[in-house]
Amino acid sequence: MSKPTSGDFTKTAGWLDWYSGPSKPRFQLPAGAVDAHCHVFGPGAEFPYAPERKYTPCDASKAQLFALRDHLGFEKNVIVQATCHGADNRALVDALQSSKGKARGVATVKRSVSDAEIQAMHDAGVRGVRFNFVKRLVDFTPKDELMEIAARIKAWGWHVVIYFEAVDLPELWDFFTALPTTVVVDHMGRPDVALPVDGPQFALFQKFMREHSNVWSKVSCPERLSVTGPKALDGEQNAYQDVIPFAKAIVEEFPDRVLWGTDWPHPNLKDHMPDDGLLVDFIPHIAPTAELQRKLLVDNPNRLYWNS
Ligand SMILES: O=C(O)c1cc(C(=O)O)oc(=O)c1
Repeated sequence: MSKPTSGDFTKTAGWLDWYSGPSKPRFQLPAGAVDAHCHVFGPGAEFPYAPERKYTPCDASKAQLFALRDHLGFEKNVIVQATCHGADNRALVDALQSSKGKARGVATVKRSVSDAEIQAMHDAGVRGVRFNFVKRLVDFTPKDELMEIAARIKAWGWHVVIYFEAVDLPELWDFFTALPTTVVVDHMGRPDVALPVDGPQFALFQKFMREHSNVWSKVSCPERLSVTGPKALDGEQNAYQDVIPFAKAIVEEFPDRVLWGTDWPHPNLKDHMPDDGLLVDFIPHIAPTAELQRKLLVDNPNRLYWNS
Protein backbone atom coordinates (compact mmCIF):
# COMPACT_ATOMS: atom_id res chain seq x y z
CA MET A 1 0.00 0.00 0.00
CA SER A 2 1.12 3.55 -0.61
CA LYS A 3 2.10 5.69 2.36
CA PRO A 4 -0.30 8.14 4.04
CA THR A 5 -0.09 11.83 3.26
CA SER A 6 -1.50 14.80 5.12
CA GLY A 7 -3.36 16.31 2.13
CA ASP A 8 -4.00 20.06 2.38
CA PHE A 9 -4.37 19.90 6.18
CA THR A 10 -1.88 19.89 9.03
CA LYS A 11 -2.25 16.77 11.13
CA THR A 12 -2.90 17.02 14.88
CA ALA A 13 0.40 17.11 16.81
CA GLY A 14 1.58 13.60 17.64
CA TRP A 15 -0.72 11.98 15.07
CA LEU A 16 0.25 8.39 14.26
CA ASP A 17 -0.26 7.34 10.65
CA TRP A 18 -1.65 3.90 9.89
CA TYR A 19 0.85 1.05 9.65
CA SER A 20 2.14 0.62 6.15
CA GLY A 21 3.07 -2.87 4.95
CA PRO A 22 0.96 -4.91 7.41
CA SER A 23 1.79 -8.62 7.71
CA LYS A 24 -0.35 -11.37 6.19
CA PRO A 25 -2.53 -12.78 8.98
CA ARG A 26 -1.68 -16.30 10.10
CA PHE A 27 -5.35 -16.73 11.03
CA GLN A 28 -7.26 -17.68 7.90
CA LEU A 29 -10.45 -15.63 7.82
CA PRO A 30 -13.58 -17.61 6.88
CA ALA A 31 -14.92 -17.05 3.34
CA GLY A 32 -17.18 -14.00 3.25
CA ALA A 33 -15.64 -12.28 6.30
CA VAL A 34 -16.58 -8.63 6.88
CA ASP A 35 -14.42 -5.94 8.49
CA ALA A 36 -17.40 -4.32 10.23
CA HIS A 37 -15.72 -1.22 11.64
CA CYS A 38 -13.30 0.88 9.62
CA HIS A 39 -13.11 4.44 8.35
CA VAL A 40 -12.00 6.57 5.42
CA PHE A 41 -10.30 9.92 6.04
CA GLY A 42 -10.63 12.31 3.12
CA PRO A 43 -8.38 12.58 1.25
CA GLY A 44 -8.63 16.09 2.65
CA ALA A 45 -7.90 17.71 -0.69
CA GLU A 46 -11.00 16.05 -2.17
CA PHE A 47 -13.24 15.67 0.88
CA PRO A 48 -12.26 18.40 3.37
CA TYR A 49 -12.30 17.64 7.07
CA ALA A 50 -15.19 19.26 8.96
CA PRO A 51 -14.65 22.68 10.56
CA GLU A 52 -16.03 21.38 13.89
CA ARG A 53 -13.61 18.40 14.02
CA LYS A 54 -11.63 17.67 17.19
CA TYR A 55 -8.61 16.21 15.35
CA THR A 56 -7.03 16.39 11.91
CA PRO A 57 -5.92 12.94 10.71
CA CYS A 58 -3.64 11.71 7.97
CA ASP A 59 -5.49 10.84 4.79
CA ALA A 60 -6.81 7.27 4.52
CA SER A 61 -8.48 6.82 1.15
CA LYS A 62 -11.02 4.32 -0.13
CA ALA A 63 -8.35 2.78 -2.40
CA GLN A 64 -6.05 2.28 0.59
CA LEU A 65 -8.92 0.75 2.60
CA PHE A 66 -9.87 -1.62 -0.22
CA ALA A 67 -6.21 -2.66 -0.65
CA LEU A 68 -6.06 -3.48 3.07
CA ARG A 69 -9.32 -5.46 2.80
CA ASP A 70 -7.88 -7.61 0.03
CA HIS A 71 -4.51 -8.00 1.73
CA LEU A 72 -6.03 -9.19 5.02
CA GLY A 73 -8.52 -11.52 3.30
CA PHE A 74 -11.82 -9.78 4.08
CA GLU A 75 -14.55 -9.84 1.46
CA LYS A 76 -16.36 -6.68 2.53
CA ASN A 77 -16.25 -3.57 4.75
CA VAL A 78 -18.64 -1.62 6.92
CA ILE A 79 -17.35 1.94 6.80
CA VAL A 80 -18.27 4.10 9.78
CA GLN A 81 -18.42 7.87 9.45
CA ALA A 82 -15.45 9.30 11.34
CA THR A 83 -16.00 12.34 13.55
CA CYS A 84 -13.36 14.35 11.66
CA HIS A 85 -15.92 14.54 8.81
CA GLY A 86 -18.77 15.69 11.08
CA ALA A 87 -22.15 15.20 9.36
CA ASP A 88 -20.63 15.61 5.89
CA ASN A 89 -20.93 12.06 4.58
CA ARG A 90 -19.47 12.67 1.09
CA ALA A 91 -16.24 10.73 1.59
CA LEU A 92 -18.19 7.82 3.06
CA VAL A 93 -20.80 7.79 0.27
CA ASP A 94 -18.10 8.06 -2.40
CA ALA A 95 -16.31 5.04 -0.91
CA LEU A 96 -19.55 3.03 -0.79
CA GLN A 97 -20.38 3.88 -4.39
CA SER A 98 -16.89 2.82 -5.50
CA SER A 99 -16.98 -0.49 -3.63
CA LYS A 100 -18.99 -2.54 -6.18
CA GLY A 101 -21.40 -3.58 -3.41
CA LYS A 102 -18.58 -4.66 -1.11
CA ALA A 103 -19.12 -1.91 1.43
CA ARG A 104 -22.00 -0.70 3.55
CA GLY A 105 -21.92 2.41 5.70
CA VAL A 106 -22.91 4.10 8.93
CA ALA A 107 -23.49 7.85 8.57
CA THR A 108 -23.76 10.82 10.90
CA VAL A 109 -26.79 13.05 10.31
CA LYS A 110 -28.39 16.10 11.80
CA ARG A 111 -32.07 16.70 12.50
CA SER A 112 -32.19 18.81 9.32
CA VAL A 113 -31.44 15.82 7.03
CA SER A 114 -34.19 15.42 4.43
CA ASP A 115 -35.98 12.19 3.49
CA ALA A 116 -34.46 12.52 0.00
CA GLU A 117 -30.97 12.69 1.51
CA ILE A 118 -31.64 9.62 3.66
CA GLN A 119 -32.93 7.78 0.59
CA ALA A 120 -29.85 8.75 -1.44
CA MET A 121 -27.58 7.48 1.35
CA HIS A 122 -29.63 4.28 1.54
CA ASP A 123 -29.20 3.76 -2.20
CA ALA A 124 -25.43 4.20 -1.76
CA GLY A 125 -25.36 1.53 0.98
CA VAL A 126 -25.80 3.37 4.28
CA ARG A 127 -27.64 1.20 6.82
CA GLY A 128 -27.20 3.07 10.10
CA VAL A 129 -26.47 6.31 11.92
CA ARG A 130 -23.83 6.86 14.57
CA PHE A 131 -24.48 8.69 17.83
CA ASN A 132 -21.27 9.63 19.59
CA PHE A 133 -21.02 10.41 23.31
CA VAL A 134 -17.23 10.45 23.65
CA LYS A 135 -16.60 14.00 24.80
CA ARG A 136 -13.09 14.34 23.33
CA LEU A 137 -14.54 13.58 19.85
CA VAL A 138 -17.77 15.58 19.51
CA ASP A 139 -19.84 18.40 20.91
CA PHE A 140 -23.01 17.46 22.73
CA THR A 141 -26.17 16.81 20.67
CA PRO A 142 -29.48 17.03 22.59
CA LYS A 143 -31.04 13.62 23.19
CA ASP A 144 -34.42 14.68 21.80
CA GLU A 145 -32.73 15.47 18.48
CA LEU A 146 -31.07 12.03 18.46
CA MET A 147 -34.33 10.28 19.36
CA GLU A 148 -36.09 12.08 16.52
CA ILE A 149 -33.38 10.93 14.09
CA ALA A 150 -33.62 7.35 15.37
CA ALA A 151 -37.39 7.32 14.88
CA ARG A 152 -37.00 8.59 11.30
CA ILE A 153 -34.23 6.27 10.11
CA LYS A 154 -36.12 3.26 11.51
CA ALA A 155 -38.45 3.60 8.52
CA TRP A 156 -35.52 2.67 6.22
CA GLY A 157 -34.68 -0.36 8.38
CA TRP A 158 -31.49 1.34 9.61
CA HIS A 159 -29.97 0.89 13.06
CA VAL A 160 -28.17 3.14 15.54
CA VAL A 161 -24.49 2.77 16.39
CA ILE A 162 -23.50 4.25 19.76
CA TYR A 163 -20.00 5.16 20.96
CA PHE A 164 -19.50 5.93 24.63
CA GLU A 165 -17.15 5.32 27.57
CA ALA A 166 -18.10 2.68 30.17
CA VAL A 167 -18.24 5.23 32.99
CA ASP A 168 -21.03 7.05 31.15
CA LEU A 169 -23.32 4.03 30.67
CA PRO A 170 -25.37 4.59 33.86
CA GLU A 171 -26.25 8.13 32.80
CA LEU A 172 -27.03 7.10 29.21
CA TRP A 173 -28.94 3.93 30.14
CA ASP A 174 -32.48 5.35 29.86
CA PHE A 175 -31.78 6.93 26.49
CA PHE A 176 -30.11 3.84 25.04
CA THR A 177 -32.82 1.46 26.25
CA ALA A 178 -35.52 3.70 24.71
CA LEU A 179 -34.01 3.58 21.21
CA PRO A 180 -36.51 1.99 18.81
CA THR A 181 -34.02 0.24 16.49
CA THR A 182 -31.27 -2.33 16.66
CA VAL A 183 -28.46 -0.68 18.66
CA VAL A 184 -24.80 -1.52 17.97
CA VAL A 185 -22.21 -0.57 20.59
CA ASP A 186 -18.79 0.48 19.35
CA HIS A 187 -15.76 -1.18 20.94
CA MET A 188 -17.67 -2.98 23.74
CA GLY A 189 -18.61 0.31 25.36
CA ARG A 190 -14.93 0.95 26.13
CA PRO A 191 -14.50 -1.00 29.38
CA ASP A 192 -11.58 -0.17 31.65
CA VAL A 193 -9.77 -3.50 31.27
CA ALA A 194 -7.64 -2.76 34.33
CA LEU A 195 -10.81 -3.44 36.34
CA PRO A 196 -11.93 -7.05 36.97
CA VAL A 197 -13.92 -8.68 34.15
CA ASP A 198 -16.42 -9.83 36.79
CA GLY A 199 -16.63 -6.40 38.45
CA PRO A 200 -19.60 -3.98 38.45
CA GLN A 201 -18.53 -1.86 35.46
CA PHE A 202 -18.48 -4.71 32.94
CA ALA A 203 -21.45 -6.39 34.64
CA LEU A 204 -23.56 -3.36 33.75
CA PHE A 205 -22.61 -3.69 30.09
CA GLN A 206 -23.45 -7.41 30.14
CA LYS A 207 -26.80 -6.58 31.77
CA PHE A 208 -27.41 -4.04 29.01
CA MET A 209 -27.00 -6.75 26.38
CA ARG A 210 -28.72 -9.49 28.39
CA GLU A 211 -31.87 -7.46 29.09
CA HIS A 212 -32.12 -5.88 25.64
CA SER A 213 -32.08 -8.31 22.74
CA ASN A 214 -31.84 -5.44 20.23
CA VAL A 215 -28.36 -4.51 21.53
CA TRP A 216 -25.29 -5.76 19.64
CA SER A 217 -21.61 -5.16 20.38
CA LYS A 218 -18.47 -4.72 18.33
CA VAL A 219 -15.73 -6.68 20.08
CA SER A 220 -13.17 -4.48 18.38
CA CYS A 221 -10.30 -2.19 19.36
CA PRO A 222 -8.13 -4.26 21.70
CA GLU A 223 -5.30 -1.90 20.69
CA ARG A 224 -7.31 1.02 22.15
CA LEU A 225 -8.50 -0.73 25.31
CA SER A 226 -5.36 -2.61 26.30
CA VAL A 227 -3.30 -1.27 29.20
CA THR A 228 -0.60 -3.93 29.44
CA GLY A 229 -0.32 -5.14 25.82
CA PRO A 230 1.77 -6.67 24.39
CA LYS A 231 1.32 -4.63 21.21
CA ALA A 232 0.40 -6.13 17.84
CA LEU A 233 3.83 -5.43 16.38
CA ASP A 234 6.93 -7.41 15.41
CA GLY A 235 5.08 -10.68 14.81
CA GLU A 236 3.42 -10.76 18.26
CA GLN A 237 0.85 -13.57 18.21
CA ASN A 238 -0.44 -12.99 21.76
CA ALA A 239 -1.23 -9.29 21.68
CA TYR A 240 -3.51 -7.40 24.09
CA GLN A 241 -3.92 -10.26 26.60
CA ASP A 242 -5.78 -8.05 29.07
CA VAL A 243 -8.66 -7.43 26.62
CA ILE A 244 -9.27 -11.12 25.83
CA PRO A 245 -11.44 -12.05 28.87
CA PHE A 246 -13.78 -9.11 28.19
CA ALA A 247 -14.25 -9.72 24.47
CA LYS A 248 -14.43 -13.51 24.82
CA ALA A 249 -17.17 -13.22 27.46
CA ILE A 250 -19.30 -11.15 25.07
CA VAL A 251 -18.66 -13.40 22.05
CA GLU A 252 -19.53 -16.53 24.01
CA GLU A 253 -22.68 -15.19 25.67
CA PHE A 254 -24.05 -13.28 22.65
CA PRO A 255 -22.66 -15.12 19.60
CA ASP A 256 -25.44 -13.85 17.32
CA ARG A 257 -25.07 -10.18 18.26
CA VAL A 258 -21.35 -9.48 17.88
CA LEU A 259 -19.32 -7.86 15.11
CA TRP A 260 -15.59 -7.39 14.58
CA GLY A 261 -13.66 -4.70 12.76
CA THR A 262 -10.09 -3.52 12.36
CA ASP A 263 -10.90 0.13 13.20
CA TRP A 264 -8.39 1.04 10.47
CA PRO A 265 -6.92 3.71 10.22
CA HIS A 266 -7.10 3.77 14.05
CA PRO A 267 -7.85 7.43 14.81
CA ASN A 268 -6.20 9.05 17.82
CA LEU A 269 -3.99 6.20 18.99
CA LYS A 270 -1.18 7.86 20.90
CA ASP A 271 1.00 4.97 21.96
CA HIS A 272 1.55 2.80 18.88
CA MET A 273 0.00 1.93 15.54
CA PRO A 274 -0.81 -1.79 15.29
CA ASP A 275 0.11 -4.09 12.41
CA ASP A 276 -3.38 -4.86 11.06
CA GLY A 277 -2.35 -8.40 10.07
CA LEU A 278 -1.54 -9.13 13.72
CA LEU A 279 -4.86 -7.58 14.78
CA VAL A 280 -6.61 -10.21 12.65
CA ASP A 281 -4.54 -12.83 14.49
CA PHE A 282 -6.18 -11.60 17.70
CA ILE A 283 -9.61 -12.90 16.55
CA PRO A 284 -9.21 -16.61 17.46
CA HIS A 285 -8.26 -15.61 21.01
CA ILE A 286 -11.73 -14.11 21.53
CA ALA A 287 -13.72 -16.40 19.20
CA PRO A 288 -12.02 -19.75 19.68
CA THR A 289 -14.24 -22.05 17.57
CA ALA A 290 -14.97 -22.11 13.85
CA GLU A 291 -18.67 -21.63 14.60
CA LEU A 292 -18.10 -18.52 16.73
CA GLN A 293 -15.73 -17.15 14.09
CA ARG A 294 -18.29 -17.69 11.32
CA LYS A 295 -21.04 -15.93 13.28
CA LEU A 296 -18.79 -13.02 14.28
CA LEU A 297 -17.20 -12.44 10.89
CA VAL A 298 -19.71 -13.67 8.31
CA ASP A 299 -23.27 -14.41 9.49
CA ASN A 300 -23.86 -11.45 11.83
CA PRO A 301 -22.50 -8.61 9.65
CA ASN A 302 -24.22 -10.01 6.57
CA ARG A 303 -27.53 -10.27 8.41
CA LEU A 304 -27.29 -6.70 9.68
CA TYR A 305 -25.84 -4.93 6.63
CA TRP A 306 -26.63 -6.95 3.51
CA ASN A 307 -30.22 -8.02 4.19
CA SER A 308 -31.65 -5.41 1.80
O1 LIG B 1 -11.58 6.46 19.99
C1 LIG B 1 -11.46 7.21 18.98
O2 LIG B 1 -10.70 8.20 18.96
C2 LIG B 1 -12.29 6.92 17.80
C3 LIG B 1 -12.62 7.98 16.95
C4 LIG B 1 -13.49 7.75 15.93
C5 LIG B 1 -13.97 8.84 15.08
O3 LIG B 1 -13.38 9.91 15.15
O4 LIG B 1 -14.96 8.61 14.39
O5 LIG B 1 -13.98 6.51 15.69
C6 LIG B 1 -13.63 5.42 16.46
O6 LIG B 1 -14.12 4.32 16.18
C7 LIG B 1 -12.76 5.63 17.55
